[in-house]
Amino acid sequence: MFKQVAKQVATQAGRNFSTTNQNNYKVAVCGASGGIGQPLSLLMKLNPLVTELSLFDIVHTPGVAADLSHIDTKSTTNGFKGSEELDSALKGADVVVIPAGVPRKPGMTRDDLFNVNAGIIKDISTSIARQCPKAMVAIITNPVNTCVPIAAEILKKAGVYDPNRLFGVSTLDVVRARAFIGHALNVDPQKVEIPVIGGHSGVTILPILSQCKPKYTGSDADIQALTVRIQEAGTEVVKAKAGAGSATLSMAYAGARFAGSLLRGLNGEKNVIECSYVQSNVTEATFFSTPLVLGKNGIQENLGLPKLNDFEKKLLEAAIPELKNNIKKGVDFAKN
Ligand SMILES: NC(=O)c1ccc[n+]([C@@H]2O[C@H](COP(=O)([O-])OP(=O)(O)OC[C@H]3O[C@@H](n4cnc5c(N)ncnc54)[C@H](O)[C@@H]3O)[C@@H](O)[C@H]2O)c1
Ligand SMILES: O=C(O)C[C@H](O)C(=O)O
Repeated sequence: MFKQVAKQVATQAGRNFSTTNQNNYKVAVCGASGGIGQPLSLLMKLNPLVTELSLFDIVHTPGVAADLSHIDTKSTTNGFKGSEELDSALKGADVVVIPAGVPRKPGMTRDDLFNVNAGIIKDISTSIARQCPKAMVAIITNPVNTCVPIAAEILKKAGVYDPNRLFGVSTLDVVRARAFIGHALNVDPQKVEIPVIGGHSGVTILPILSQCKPKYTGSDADIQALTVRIQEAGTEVVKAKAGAGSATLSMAYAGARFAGSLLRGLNGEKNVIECSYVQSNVTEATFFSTPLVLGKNGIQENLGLPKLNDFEKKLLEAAIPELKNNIKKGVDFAKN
């Protein structure tokens, strides 16, 4: 499986280069020893655009780094352990991917993770401001809807905030939608295109099935059921893992795809498009995921809301109040 993914990552990385590509980037993974962090770091080690892989965690990174460093790809791999090594891990990074923090157990909401994870995001963002203020920052840590506004406020306080370079990773929602639709329609999921917009929790996850290519042909009841399945897919995994955490392998795949797209944009590739949760004026929510064109400076263009049908307009209405609360919680935390 990894061979296939490596081939895909390599193919993605190899196409449509502009003549000014740099082709050598430092990627830092914060939370690199975790359930997501380890396979994500493996996939980044396989990405040919990466020349320096920096692995940070509060435990185990020397071992994870030693292990990965024996893989015969060009990047160097270094492990950094404990808060006193965070600055060194981040120094000069081009892309920082953050899966640091606690995951859900059955019965918990993503918002229940706030008390622990908000402080982790605050500390990492503070170090980013010092060590790599121009980096593309991709936050996987939940609650994503709240953690991204926290990071924005911390970067603002440090005077280095660039809204085009801060991203909440909602790629797993797109990956899941493609998987479920591909299998339902009996087409290759890799050929399915579907925008999933909004945020990354429950009713804030908005799969826009009316814009699916190929056309999603289910009945109204099928559309309703598929929408709820995509919105609740994280909980499906949490329940199946029965106390052993949440999605890790599919998230590592999704995180590597998103970080790979950031690198492709940085490297001058054209038409790199991903949905991601970013500062936005597309709706009343000040952070919102829509399809984005990624380039050398992060967001090159926000493609805005896709066309919505009446069902999807109702979903959007239900999402906005929840998103606004999630965002306010993050802003208040960072300000106080
Ligand atoms: N955005 C998404 O779609 C998505 C998908 C899955 C999981 N997640 C979230 O990702 C996070 C990580 O999930 P996981 O399954 O990998 O958890 P995990 O417990 O397996 O790993 C988390 C890692 O973070 C490390 N960590 C804790 N505090 C840290 C700190 N201050 N600095 C650096 N590292 C620190 C831990 O030591 C651990 O290695 C959770 O918050 C989870 O909810 C998000
Ligand atoms: O559901 C979770 O808690 C983890 C993640 O957000 C997911 O969607 O799998």
